[in-house]
Amino acid sequence: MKIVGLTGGIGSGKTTVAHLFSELEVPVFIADKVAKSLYNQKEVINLIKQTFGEHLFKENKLDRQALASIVFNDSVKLKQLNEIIHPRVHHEFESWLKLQSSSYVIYEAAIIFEHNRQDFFDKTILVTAPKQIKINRVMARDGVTESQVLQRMSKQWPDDKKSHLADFIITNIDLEKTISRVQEIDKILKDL
Ligand SMILES: CC(C)(COP(=O)(O)OP(=O)(O)OC[C@H]1O[C@@H](n2cnc3c(N)ncnc32)[C@H](O)[C@@H]1O)[C@@H](O)C(=O)NCCC(=O)NCCS
Ligand SMILES: Nc1ncnc2c1ncn2[C@@H]1O[C@H](COP(=O)(O)OP(=O)(O)OP(=O)(O)O)[C@@H](O)[C@H]1O
Repeated sequence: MKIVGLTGGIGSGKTTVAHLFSELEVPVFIADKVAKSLYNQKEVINLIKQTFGEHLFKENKLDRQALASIVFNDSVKLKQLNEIIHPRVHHEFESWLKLQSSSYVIYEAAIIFEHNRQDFFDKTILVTAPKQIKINRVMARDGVTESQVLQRMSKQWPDDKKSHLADFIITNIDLEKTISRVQEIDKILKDL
């Protein structure tokens, strides 16, 4: 079974694209979503409390905004959080993968090239969109300010640094064109 990495910067539309693949019956693993579920595990809660402070949890529920404002303002803290979360996400992926039986699966994550993880995948897909479109999408979706989006973007590589590393690029502006491109890539991947 082939493992295809699907990535893109904040607001590029990678989750939207991941859903288009799942509509084509491709199993999709969304790393962001799995990362979120880890914050319910006792061991992770304790590690986050020890590393970033007890105040981040109210009745064992994570204040995501508070954690975001710590880690996206401080690269060392972001690295600490990544070190807690990423190996556990990977472990969940390995368990999930064993249950799949399709010709290929999609692993969707914001950070693949930044952490030099491309060799883990048989193929990679990069979703791109112009910077201002990405900013506007995230501001509209999450009700955050432009500077909050820019801060998160600064922790990710710009598209031009990632594009030459990807096997496929999806320029996600017009949704109809994105749908056609997903169908085209799916056909290629199924024939590999
Ligand atoms: C800090 C947290 C709690 C903030 O939660 P919030 O709901 O605001 O954001 P969410 O998880 O939905 O992420 C939204 C986007 O932020 C960006 N982002 C998230 N984590 C990271 C990271 N570690 N590095 C760079 N960008 C990131 C991505 O573009 C992502 O798609 C959360 O982002 C988190 O747990 N991050 C660490 C885990 C992680 O790396 N997840 C991403 C893939 S495993
Ligand atoms: N082609 C498109 N046309 C219009 N809106 C779009 C398009 N693609 C995505 N969007 C919208 O833009 C927002 C961001 O898309 P999505 O959540 O898929 O991006 P993402 O790359 O997964 O973002 P994040 O890194 O923040 O998780 C969503 O509200 C989505 O509905």
